[in-house]
Amino acid sequence: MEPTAGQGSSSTDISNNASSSSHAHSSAGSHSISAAQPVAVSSVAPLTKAEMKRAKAVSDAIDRALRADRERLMKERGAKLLILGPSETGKTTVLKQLKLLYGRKGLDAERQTYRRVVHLNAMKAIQALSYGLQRSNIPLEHPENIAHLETVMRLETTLKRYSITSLGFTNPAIPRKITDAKAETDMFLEMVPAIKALWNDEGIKQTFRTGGSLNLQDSAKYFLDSIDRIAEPNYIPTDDDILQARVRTLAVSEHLFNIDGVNYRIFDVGGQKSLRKYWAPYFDDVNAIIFMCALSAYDQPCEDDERQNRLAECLSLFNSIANHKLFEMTSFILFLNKIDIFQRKLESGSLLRDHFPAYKGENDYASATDFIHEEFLGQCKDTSKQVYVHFTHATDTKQMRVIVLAVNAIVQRLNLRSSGLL
Ligand SMILES: Nc1nc2c(ncn2[C@@H]2O[C@H](COP(=O)(O)OP(=O)(O)OP(=O)(O)O)[C@@H](O)[C@H]2O)c(=O)[nH]1
Ligand SMILES: [Mg+2]
Repeated sequence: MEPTAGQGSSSTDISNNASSSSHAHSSAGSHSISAAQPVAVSSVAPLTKAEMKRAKAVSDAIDRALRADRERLMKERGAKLLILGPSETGKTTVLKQLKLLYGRKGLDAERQTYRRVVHLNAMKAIQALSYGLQRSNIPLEHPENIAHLETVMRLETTLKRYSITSLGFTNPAIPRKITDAKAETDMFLEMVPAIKALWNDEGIKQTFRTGGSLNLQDSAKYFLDSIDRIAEPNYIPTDDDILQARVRTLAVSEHLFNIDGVNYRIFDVGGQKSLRKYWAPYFDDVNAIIFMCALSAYDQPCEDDERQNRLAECLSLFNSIANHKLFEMTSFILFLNKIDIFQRKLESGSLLRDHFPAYKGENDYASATDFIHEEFLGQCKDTSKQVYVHFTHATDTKQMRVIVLAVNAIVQRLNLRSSGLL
C-alpha cells in the first residue's frame, strides 16, 4: 500500500517548542460534550418555569458530581496513558527513560539482568552481519577469519534458545528455558575473540555500511564498538547501555509514576502484529495515548511481511487507533521517533521518494519530516481531533526530559478541560 499525501495541512499549528508541534483541524473545544440530539415533538405538555428550574438544578448537581468524580479518580488512580505503536518503534525505550527520570530504583533493580541482554544483542548483531556478508558474497578482508565466521554462524540454534530467555526477562511468568546465567556469560566470553576479529574485518564493515536488508538491530554498532567494555568481568550496564538494549515486549505491563505531582498509570505493550490483540482490554478510560512511529523505518520491510513497508504499516495502525470509537475523547500524542537514524539515512543518500512515491520534495530532513507528519495527521477522520506531535530521539535522555515535561503539561491541561475545570 502506498500512502497518499495528507489533507488539511494548512491548519497545522507549530508550538514554540522546537521539537514539537500541536495540530487540530478546527479550533478549541474539541473535547466538550456534544449538543443533545433533537427530540421528536410529542403531545406532552411543556414544562412550567418552576419545573424547568428544578430540572436544571438536578442536571447541574449531576454535572458537579461527575466532575468531582473524574477529579477524584484522576487523583486516586492517576492519569491512564497507553504507549502504542508497531514493534521496534521505541515504546519500551520511552518507558526506560521515564524510569530513569522518575523511577530510578526500578531501573537499578533491573540493571544486572540487562547484562545478559547486552551480551545477547552483541552476539545477534555479529551473527546478522555474518549472514549478510555471506548472502552478498562480500569477501573477508582477512581470509583466516573464516573460522570465526563459521563459529558465529553455528550459533543460530543457541541464540534462538537465548532469545527465549530474554523473553522471560520481560515477563517473569514465562518460564526460562536456559537455566544458568553463568553458562550464558561463558558462552558470550568464548565468542568475544570471534566478534572482535569479525567486527574489525573490512568485509564485515562493508556489509554493515550496505545495511538495509540485514534485519540488524539499531543498537548493533553501539554494542559491537563497546565489545571490550561489555566483556569485562565486572561489567555493569550503564544507563545508555540499558537504553540501547533491545528486548521484545511480549506482555502488556503497567507502570506507576509521579511526574511533577501528577500520578500516571502507564501501559507498555508488545507492538508485533500477533500481539496487538492483547491491547484492547486496556482501551477503557484512557486519558492519553502516546503513539510511536520510527521515522527511520521508511526504507524497511515489515519483519513478518517482506512486501509491506514498515512506515506505511505504522500509518495504517495509527489510522485504526486514532479513529477507534473508544478513543473519541482521548488525547493523542504522536512521537515521530528515531530522528537521529532518519537524518543519517537521508544524508547517506537513501531517498524517501523511492519508498513513498507520493513524496515530491527534496531529500532533506525538514521537508521529509513535514511530509510524514502530514501523512499521519491526514489519517484522522475526525477533523477536530487534536494530535500533539513530537520529533523524538528516544535514547537521548536530555531530549526526552524536555519532551516528558511537555507531555505532562498537555495531559494535565486536557484533563482539566475534560473535567470542566478549564
Ligand atoms: N538510535 C536510536 N535508537 C532507538 C531510538 N528509540 C529506540 N531505539 C532503539 O530501538 C530498539 C527498539 O526499541 P524498543 O523500545 O525495544 O521498541 P518497542 O517499540 O518497545 O518494540 P516492541 O517491544 O517489540 O513492541 C532499541 O534497541 C532501542 O535502543 C532512537 O530514537 N534512536
Ligand atoms: Mg517494547
